[in-house]
Amino acid sequence: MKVLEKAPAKINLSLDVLGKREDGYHEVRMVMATIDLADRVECESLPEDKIVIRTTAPYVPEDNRNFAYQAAKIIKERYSIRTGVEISIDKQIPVAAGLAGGSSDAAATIRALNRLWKIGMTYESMLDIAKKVGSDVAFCIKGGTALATGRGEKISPLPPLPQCWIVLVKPDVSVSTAQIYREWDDQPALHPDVDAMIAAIMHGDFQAICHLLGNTLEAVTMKKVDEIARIKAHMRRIGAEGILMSGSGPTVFALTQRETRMQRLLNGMKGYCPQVFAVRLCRSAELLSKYE
Ligand SMILES: C[C@](O)(CO)[C@H](O)COP(=O)(O)OP(=O)(O)OC[C@H]1O[C@@H](n2ccc(N)nc2=O)[C@H](O)[C@@H]1O
Ligand SMILES: Nc1ncnc2c1ncn2[C@@H]1O[C@H](COP(=O)(O)OP(=O)(O)OP(=O)(O)O)[C@@H](O)[C@H]1O
Repeated sequence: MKVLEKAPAKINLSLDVLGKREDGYHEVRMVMATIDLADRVECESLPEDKIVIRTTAPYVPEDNRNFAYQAAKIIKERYSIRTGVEISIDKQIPVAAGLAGGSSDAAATIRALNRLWKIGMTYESMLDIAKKVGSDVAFCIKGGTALATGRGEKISPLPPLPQCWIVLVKPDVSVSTAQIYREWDDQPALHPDVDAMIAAIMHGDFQAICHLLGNTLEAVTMKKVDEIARIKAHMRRIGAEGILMSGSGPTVFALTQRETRMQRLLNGMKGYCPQVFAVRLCRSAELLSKYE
């Protein structure tokens, strides 16, 4: 038997870090949204008791370092599953890009194995497994728009954003999330107004959402990756309502509600950077409707 799940990427509309915790992680407050740029995760039963990972991307590990493997292992142990699974990941989300590709694959694996092995997990049980794999995995279980707090694993849903286009530009470099958080500790930080962003989302005020976009990690990554400032400036020249780096970067996104502007951004940025995408938002119910 085979089960297929979509694993969509996220962007951070507002990302604040409140400080470093005793466990080494950072306390965050961030508003996240799921976008329609997605990997596809297929789980197929194996009679033997093993977990096999296959991916289409050259630099993604196919062993126990893969977040999908880690999620499957926890589920097998917790629910005493004695058969195996082959997990095939069709990667469309750029890797190490600030878009939570690996985290979303892990979340999709949790949803898929719940169906494949007919476990009947609650949303809370899924969250409990998710946070053992990584901080962003919990948000990716349901997706949509949400406030994430703690180290990112405490999720409070928010209303959907007004529909818009998201143009993503991924510079040809990768950054380490751990290193960006470490360097954040050593430099003065700007703090975006997360509460004002939440209010703008509550009011469905697209212009205010664009105006309030902010990410305290952006300045840290910009110091290491010169291209981010160049991409932002170029996008600003072409025209976008709001522009920001996602997560720990280096992907930059621009929001616009106008299709002509989206086309202009897409065409203008394509000659500038190898990886450019224009996508829509993705609603949470599309991911977890089977459990609600
Ligand atoms: C930057 C974001 O992508 C924003 O959504 C997330 O905060 C990162 O989430 P993630 O990639 O799932 O992070 P994890 O895999 O849990 O942690 C990777 C590393 O990032 C650092 N880390 C992560 C999350 C957090 N709240 N504080 C941290 O300091 C830790 O050094 C950790 O070892
Ligand atoms: N299924 C997976 N897909 C992609 N990378 C994975 C996967 N499993 C493990 N990894 C490892 O995780 C690292 C980070 O990949 P990922 O694409 O999730 O980063 P990211 O988009 O920056 O994540 P985040 O926004 O959550 O910080 C990769 O370099 C890779 O070694």
